[in-house]
Amino acid sequence: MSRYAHPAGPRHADVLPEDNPPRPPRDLGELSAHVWPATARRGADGELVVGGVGARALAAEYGTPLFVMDEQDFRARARAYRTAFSDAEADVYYAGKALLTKAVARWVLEEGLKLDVCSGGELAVALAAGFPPERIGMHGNNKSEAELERAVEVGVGRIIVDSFDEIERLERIAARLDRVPRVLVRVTTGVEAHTHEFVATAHDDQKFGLALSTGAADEAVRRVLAAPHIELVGLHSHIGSQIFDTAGFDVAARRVAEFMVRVIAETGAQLPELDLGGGLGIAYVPDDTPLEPEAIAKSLLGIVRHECESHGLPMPRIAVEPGRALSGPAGVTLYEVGTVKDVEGIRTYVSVDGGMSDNIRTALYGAEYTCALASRTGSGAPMLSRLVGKHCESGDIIVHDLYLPADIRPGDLVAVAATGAYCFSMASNYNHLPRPALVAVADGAARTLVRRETEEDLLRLDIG
Ligand SMILES: Cc1ncc(COP(=O)(O)O)c(C=O)c1O
Ligand SMILES: N[C@@H](CCCC[NH3+])C(=O)O
Repeated sequence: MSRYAHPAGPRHADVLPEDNPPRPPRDLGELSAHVWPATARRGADGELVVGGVGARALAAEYGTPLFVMDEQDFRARARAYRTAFSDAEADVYYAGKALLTKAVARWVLEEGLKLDVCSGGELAVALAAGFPPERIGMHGNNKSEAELERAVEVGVGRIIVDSFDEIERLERIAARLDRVPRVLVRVTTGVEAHTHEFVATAHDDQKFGLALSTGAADEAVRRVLAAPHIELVGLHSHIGSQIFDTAGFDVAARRVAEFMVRVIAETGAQLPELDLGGGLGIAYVPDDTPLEPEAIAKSLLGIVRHECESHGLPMPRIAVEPGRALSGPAGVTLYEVGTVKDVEGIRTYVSVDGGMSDNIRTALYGAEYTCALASRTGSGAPMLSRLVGKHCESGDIIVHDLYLPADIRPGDLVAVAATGAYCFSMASNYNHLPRPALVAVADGAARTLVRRETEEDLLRLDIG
């Protein structure tokens, strides 16, 4: 299961098949519907086709590794979230950290969502795409003077403040610019989310937010209320990422709603907005069972409604911030196989032309992925394999344990599913590998969203 079953981080390469044997699949060519993008299918000759475009044509035209986004799938997921929260005064902010390009920002806008950015760079992409600043929320635990200044100048809809230093900095900037930005205070609810420790964000001992338990959240609210150039409009809570059960979300929603009720009672402040963050898990492997947007909407809205009704308060405007849940399942990465090395009695190492520079998640979190032969279906018995990259690092593993057809060979294309979130956005140039292109596919056509980097691009930055 991809629920970060290995909390100590990356699994070690000494886990032999007999220690941890995965189940051989029934059919190596099968594309499990909830792991692959909605339009993925096998073409007549067995090739993987996404958005009506075949893997071989994509590789021939754009090269590999290649990030491929199924536009229809992304848009459908965005609409599903919009619809699930549509019977309440609610906003869905797409978390751009998962994947943000100008085209993606426009899809988000066209589907009626708002946008969460967490750096000056993400804000710049959104603005370049023509995303209306008032529909943007700005996050970050260490927003710089320049980032805050830009956010205030362009008039982002809300800034989520994350520290006392930031409150002081923002007040100073807003006073200088003679503006009054709207802010939410990010509250740490003390919830221990059931996910990898690197992506849990609501326990007290970490860098995000202001803790309820220590009184820091109360103090932050007092300071914002006392600052003449900042308008407090609400509270924010985010418990972590890749979460599958509603329990953690429910507890956090209850705690932050109770806090909201208390703040209103004690200070008389109006808190018209309550943002419950993102973090909804997706299926990386067939056994994963993600929550449906309706289930999460029903549960969260029910909790806040109950809390408000029992204190005679109006329902605040609710916001959620899914990132991975929209872009993750819509993306696949195409690679070309370069070498196939059988380590006798252990497993076969299949090396591809990318690796940890385009997908760091396996090394960083012990994440699991589903991979399939993409240029054809292959034949022969399922062969226990490990999909690895080309970096100078033995932890450069993309999929730890998988079965590939025994006749896999150099020149074949393989596809890794559910790579639309936190792969392109976390890509690096390790070993001076240029980062792959990102293309969108829809209705039988592909178009470049971000072009492939070249060695010249890398050399242009090296001006020593
Ligand atoms: C504040 C905030 N909102 C939203 C998200 C998006 O999370 P996810 O992509 O897991 O939905 C994150 C990342 O964890 C976050 O830190
Ligand atoms: N980048 C992480 C999650 C962090 C989300 C942002 N706070 C992942 O790939 O799972």
